[in-house]
Amino acid sequence: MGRNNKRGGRKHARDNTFRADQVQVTAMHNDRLFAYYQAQKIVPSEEWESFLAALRTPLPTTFRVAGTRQTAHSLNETLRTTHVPALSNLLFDAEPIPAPLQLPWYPDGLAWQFNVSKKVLRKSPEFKEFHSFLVFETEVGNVSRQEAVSMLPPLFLDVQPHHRVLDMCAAPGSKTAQLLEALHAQDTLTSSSIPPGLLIANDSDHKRTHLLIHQSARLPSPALMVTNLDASIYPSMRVPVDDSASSSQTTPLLFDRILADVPCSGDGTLRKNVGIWAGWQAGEGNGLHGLQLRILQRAMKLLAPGGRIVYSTCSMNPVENEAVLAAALGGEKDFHLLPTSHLLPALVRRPGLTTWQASDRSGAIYESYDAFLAASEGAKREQADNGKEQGRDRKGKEPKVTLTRGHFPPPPEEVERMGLERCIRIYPHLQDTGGFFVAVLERRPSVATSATPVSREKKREADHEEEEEVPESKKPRLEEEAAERREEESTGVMKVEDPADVDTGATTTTGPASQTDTQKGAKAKKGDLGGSFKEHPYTFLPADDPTLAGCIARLHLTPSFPSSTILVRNPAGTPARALYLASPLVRSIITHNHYARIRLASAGVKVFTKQEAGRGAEAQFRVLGEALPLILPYMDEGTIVEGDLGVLRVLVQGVYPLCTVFPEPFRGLMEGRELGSHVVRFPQGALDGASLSHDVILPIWKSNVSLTLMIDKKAKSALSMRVFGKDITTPAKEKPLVLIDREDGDGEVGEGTEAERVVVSVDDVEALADEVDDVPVGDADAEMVDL
Ligand SMILES: C[S@@+](CC[C@H](N)C(=O)[O-])C[C@H]1O[C@@H](n2cnc3c(N)ncnc32)[C@H](O)[C@@H]1O
Repeated sequence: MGRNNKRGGRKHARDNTFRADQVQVTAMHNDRLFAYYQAQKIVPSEEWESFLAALRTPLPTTFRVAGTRQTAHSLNETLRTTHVPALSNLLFDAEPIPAPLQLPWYPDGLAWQFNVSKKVLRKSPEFKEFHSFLVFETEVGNVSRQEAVSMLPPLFLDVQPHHRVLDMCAAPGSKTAQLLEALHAQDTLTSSSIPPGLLIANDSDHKRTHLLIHQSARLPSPALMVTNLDASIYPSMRVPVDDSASSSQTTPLLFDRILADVPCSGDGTLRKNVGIWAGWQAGEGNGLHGLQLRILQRAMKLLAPGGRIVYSTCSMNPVENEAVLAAALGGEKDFHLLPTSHLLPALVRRPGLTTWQASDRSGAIYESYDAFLAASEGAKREQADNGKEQGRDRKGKEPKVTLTRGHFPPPPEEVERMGLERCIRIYPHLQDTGGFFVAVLERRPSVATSATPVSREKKREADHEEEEEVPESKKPRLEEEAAERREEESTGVMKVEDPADVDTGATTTTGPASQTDTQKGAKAKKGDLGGSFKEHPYTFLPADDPTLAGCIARLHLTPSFPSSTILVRNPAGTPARALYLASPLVRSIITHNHYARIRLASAGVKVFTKQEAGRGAEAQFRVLGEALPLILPYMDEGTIVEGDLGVLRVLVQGVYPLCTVFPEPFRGLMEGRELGSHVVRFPQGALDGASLSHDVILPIWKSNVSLTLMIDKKAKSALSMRVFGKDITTPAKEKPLVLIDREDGDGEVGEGTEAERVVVSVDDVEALADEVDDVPVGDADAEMVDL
């Protein structure tokens, strides 16, 4: 990916963004769009003008206070008591500026709306402090810039820490972040739990997958896996029956919660993506209907009994919404649409459509499939009468049928049985948001009875195991995968079940999935993978690995530290530069499913990294700041050094402050400590205008002469704003560097390089974000990294 392209992408994205403020109202007009949606009666005729007026108005800025629960609440308090009063009664260009408002429907008042354009927010001095607050807190993952409607699907999914969750179309990852927060809801202020559940975030676009990895690194989770697969043919994975990685009895991995936030035409984002106005045509939604349906049907096969799927789009088109649900639910007795009117009661919504029409490429609108067929026949006859070959185009080919029965509503009794009105439609004029669609599907809990010889449950598991009917375009990749599997089986390196052998979906015995096997399997596959999948293997270290033992001893970690789930990522499978922590369930999945077959792009949180130690000292592994909350529950109290706000001020202000400038007793305490990595606790309190609302624990590095705070520049600035009320850090000479996983400038991993996060410039991340902005996927949060 060339740099020039990135720049081109940025320019394009910027143009679109700023046109939203400047475009003429007359340009926001499209007769086809108006005719189509008026025919659908998506809003009552008396609301049409206010609906249009809202579509033509720029979107307000919205954001969500994220992070763990207690951090979120103290940050929300700062917003309410410090920033909102400071932003009240302000004028811009002599116009009053409304203060930020809490979104009334979002739980605990954690989401906010601010009716100020990005330009004003960035340029006006009154907003400087608030803008810096938002930028820094966003960088460290405490604030998420997200469109209001995009926050809905994760709320309706209702994820609990024990759930196994699949986010099928996840990039760039704003909803993934929300799902991760829900999975970690039991984290405390200073320490992170390792949830029993799991989140697999997937996207079929390789570049967007890497953006997803970068975004989700803001809430480091050992329970997160990122895969790069086509969701409509998402493979079946296996897990041990008794949840232990060493068990040889496996069963298909079924999910308790699945989010299918599918690619769509995106006309619900017209307020933001004004480019959609000119090019809108019903054909785009018609074309996406098939893929959307296949993704939803795959989700239904991967769902556990009693589980829940949320299907969502940022499109208002019934062909992409109710028609997909109707086609998926047709003849399906195990699934039903969940009534949702009692959930988020303050959300203003409209019911799903129970009748709709579809339009062909010419713009003609048909009430039913039969009407469409009749019109097509008429057109063919007319062609024949005019001497053209019947039903063939200029090249003599059969014309493609543009509409299918599935694009139209099913018979009224079916519509009633499905309860399509239970879907949720959000329109821009209802509460000043984008347009959106959400449906919540539930799979009935299984009721296997001894009287049933082959229970429905087993039948579904068998279905789950079947390879999907594969579209032509996907076949080459699957053939490569099949070849990979054959090779694994012939070498005996790692036995992966052949779905054809699994006729009941009952438990299957795979080869002994020992750690050594996994390592051998990974090495055997190196350089032998088809397609563009070039990730390094995931190798779990033995508990007595000397490097791991050294990290454990240095921090005096308790025996309960999960050392069996520490992995490394390089071709040799040795602890070269970084150690990653995965959850036990993630370990089980990696051990029982070849990482290349599931195109596993990321798993595990980097917890220890090698640090060169200057003159005369040996390099050693240090704990990473962002991983500290994960390590803390296993740390011996005596290892933690006590600091105070005076010490914190010196650490935040300086880059390499000398040991001699620190106040006592901290200075004396540190003199007694060896060189290298240490962890300091700063207790809640106030001093000289600075205050800490809760304890903070941070990593530092002791060299021969100085002590350095080991957190990145933006995290340091965010901390400074929170504690000292302003950014007292030493300004960097250049743009700050950030960490991104597993990609160098070319999107390739060099031979022999350590598979870990690498440092790239902010420009690179912005350019990556912009490049993916250009992909037409109906993404409500395409600009989420850009405040
Ligand atoms: C609406 S966007 C998802 C937005 C995302 N859920 C979020 O909240 O940030 C749709 C995504 O689907 C991805 N996609 C398109 N076709 C796909 C497929 N067949 N399988 C999986 N992902 C797909 C696109 O790359 C895009 O990132």
